[in-house]
Amino acid sequence: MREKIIAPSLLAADFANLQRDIETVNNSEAQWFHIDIMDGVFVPNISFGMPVVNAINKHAKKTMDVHLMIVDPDRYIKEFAALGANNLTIHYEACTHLHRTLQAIKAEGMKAGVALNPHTNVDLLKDIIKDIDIVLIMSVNPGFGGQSFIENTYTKVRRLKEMILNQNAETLIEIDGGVTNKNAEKLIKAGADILVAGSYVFKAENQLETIKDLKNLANS
Ligand SMILES: O=C(CO)[C@H](O)[C@H](O)COP(=O)(O)O
Repeated sequence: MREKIIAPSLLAADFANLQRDIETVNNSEAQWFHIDIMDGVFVPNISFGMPVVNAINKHAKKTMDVHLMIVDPDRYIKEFAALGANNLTIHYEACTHLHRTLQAIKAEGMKAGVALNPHTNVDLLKDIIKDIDIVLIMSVNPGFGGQSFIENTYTKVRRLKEMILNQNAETLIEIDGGVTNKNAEKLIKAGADILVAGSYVFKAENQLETIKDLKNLANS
């Protein structure tokens, strides 16, 4: 079985000590850094922009998994590639020509991800699933860390996994929002491959142990 991935979300890091928190992830058993970009338009919050991603790139020694919660993401594909993004995930709800956007991301050498808001039906991806490297299912409403996990997520993950298997696609399923040790195993059983965890990791007293335990749960 493919190893399940833990992706700590830097949104919950201490920005005054960002390098320290990046080193924690470097030294942990997590495989990816999850990096949330919010524009205050697609979501009602602004996180951080290019200079911060550039700074992260200087210290991060693992895959940079960038999640764009912005309108018209095509404008910034080349820029995020130049800033070191390995995966670039855009929102289904923010794209008029999803297929074209995915091609543009891949043309820059990045894995192409599509994120779905909690209200967006996974079946909408049926005709394009083979072109998607990662589907990110939002298990909270995008925009803020520290929210409660939406229980309907399990049903969405199961339906998406079924679609992927039916079409022999290679697509990975990523879950973002409210992930903790309470829901990790059930999410993996439903079909998840990647767990993003922000508050659960960075608000923990022992971050290295918390990441290790989450990874063990995901791979048990
Ligand atoms: O995309 C996000 C918010 O839009 C965050 O990555 C997500 O909420 C993770 O944070 P937490 O684990 O604290 O819920």
